[in-house]
Amino acid sequence: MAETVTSSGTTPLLASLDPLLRAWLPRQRWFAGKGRPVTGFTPVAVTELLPPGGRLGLYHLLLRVHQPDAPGAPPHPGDCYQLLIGVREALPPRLAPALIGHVEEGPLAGHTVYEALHDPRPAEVLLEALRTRDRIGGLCFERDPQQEIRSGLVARLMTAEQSNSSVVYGDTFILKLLRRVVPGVNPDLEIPLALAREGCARVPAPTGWLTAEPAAGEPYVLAVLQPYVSGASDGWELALRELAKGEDFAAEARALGRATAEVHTALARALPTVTLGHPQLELLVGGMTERLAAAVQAVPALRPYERGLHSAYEALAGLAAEGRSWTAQRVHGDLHLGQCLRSPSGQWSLIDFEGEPARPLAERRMPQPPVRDIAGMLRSFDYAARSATGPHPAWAHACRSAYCSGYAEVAGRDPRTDPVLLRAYETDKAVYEVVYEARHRPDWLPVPLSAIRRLAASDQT
Ligand SMILES: Nc1ncnc2c1ncn2[C@@H]1O[C@H](COP(=O)(O)OP(=O)(O)O)[C@@H](O)[C@H]1O
Ligand SMILES: O=P(O)(O)O[C@H]1O[C@H](CO)[C@@H](O[C@H]2O[C@H](CO)[C@@H](O)[C@H](O)[C@H]2O)[C@H](O)[C@H]1O
Repeated sequence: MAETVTSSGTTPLLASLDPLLRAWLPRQRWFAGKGRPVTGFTPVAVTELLPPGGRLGLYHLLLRVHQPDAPGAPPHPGDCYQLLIGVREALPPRLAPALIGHVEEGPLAGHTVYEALHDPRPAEVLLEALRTRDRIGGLCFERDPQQEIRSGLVARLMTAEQSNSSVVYGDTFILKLLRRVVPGVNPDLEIPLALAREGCARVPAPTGWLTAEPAAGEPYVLAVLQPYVSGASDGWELALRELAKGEDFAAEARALGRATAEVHTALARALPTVTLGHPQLELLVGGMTERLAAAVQAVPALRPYERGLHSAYEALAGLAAEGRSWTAQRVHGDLHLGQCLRSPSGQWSLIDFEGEPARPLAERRMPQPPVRDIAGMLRSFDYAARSATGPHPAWAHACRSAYCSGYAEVAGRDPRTDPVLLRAYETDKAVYEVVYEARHRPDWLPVPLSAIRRLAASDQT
């Protein structure tokens, strides 16, 4: 395989793709800079995986995308995105949805470029490189030496709405390509690797991974290959299905509580834990308070509840001032029903340890009270109960209670014995959800807003 790698300046290739990418990128589900025009690109790395002379060319691009700063936001150099660009003389009709455009000039003049992950052959090039632990330019394809990858598995792109892009290989593996990437250790690889070392079977163990090593600075984690849980349903689909049938979900909620506790217990053994005393709790409360203030600015519908919500954080600050402390450890960071997979045999696995993608990597990797994940799941039962066939408060209550009981059976402590911490985290999550829904799915805004009303009304002051 030939290669061309650059770390700065532009290239003739990129100059010719520039106008096409400016139009195509903002339309992608995973593009985080929507609402602001794309004004240009700087290549971080451009790697030729297949030369364009043959029937199919393939480029791997890491591009810094320039956009005007959001109003009031500090100056930002632009996010870095991972793209896989296919090059053909003409696109077969089956690949029409993947079209990026026709190149007018430069080294690819007269060719058609497209999103290569839609095409099995380029996706299979990635799997083959992982299998053989290839090095191409600055790209390092790695495989766990203990695990085999069979050659010849057929690739298909997942069509689910995602923050990243995933390709399934013959129902055996799933490769998640991270789209917006930052240098440094990525929890989506770090945590599953740590859990695999602990022998925790609740998280699929990484089989392979792709990193980029730029000429200077820390490597980027670009993709993770895992065993595919064939025939699995996610917890969100299952919960909605049971709700539609008028069925109870408490037994599954309890099993999910047990699975969460198993993962937390293994993580506490695998990675460092810390004690959160007064200064750390003050910082934690400060962060929650800032997020609430920013959310009220962004979504004025929150304003009537600000005072009541704030009391949840004041109560936590009060306990900190009295000398209460909590243990913090690595957690999932964005746990909800959609991140839980149930295999056909009824085993639950947790996936997607990336954390909340909008938050900085250093923050996502910080030890936190495990209640953070528990609060995420409790919010998720509430979401399911409100977004299906109408509000089902008794269903949500039964699930929330069963989840906490299941957690306590494994972890030896019931999260409900920490009501102040739990309320603060549930409030923080509901505030996050209000902003998320206002940005991405405004029709869903009433769902977290109903929780906001409940959480604000439980003001004890
Ligand atoms: N190991 C797996 N086995 C089966 N399906 C999986 C596996 N990992 C992820 N998925 C499916 O892929 C989807 C996206 O994965 P996820 O890690 O949540 O990506 P994203 O961060 O882009 O949302 C999940 O909702 C799930 O349906
Ligand atoms: O893209 P991610 O899965 O990492 O998470 C983001 O999107 C989620 C929605 O897809 C969002 O979750 C919220 O909606 C879910 C139902 O669709 C619900 O189960 C969750 O409890 C609720 O938070 C998540 O917050 C966001 O980070």
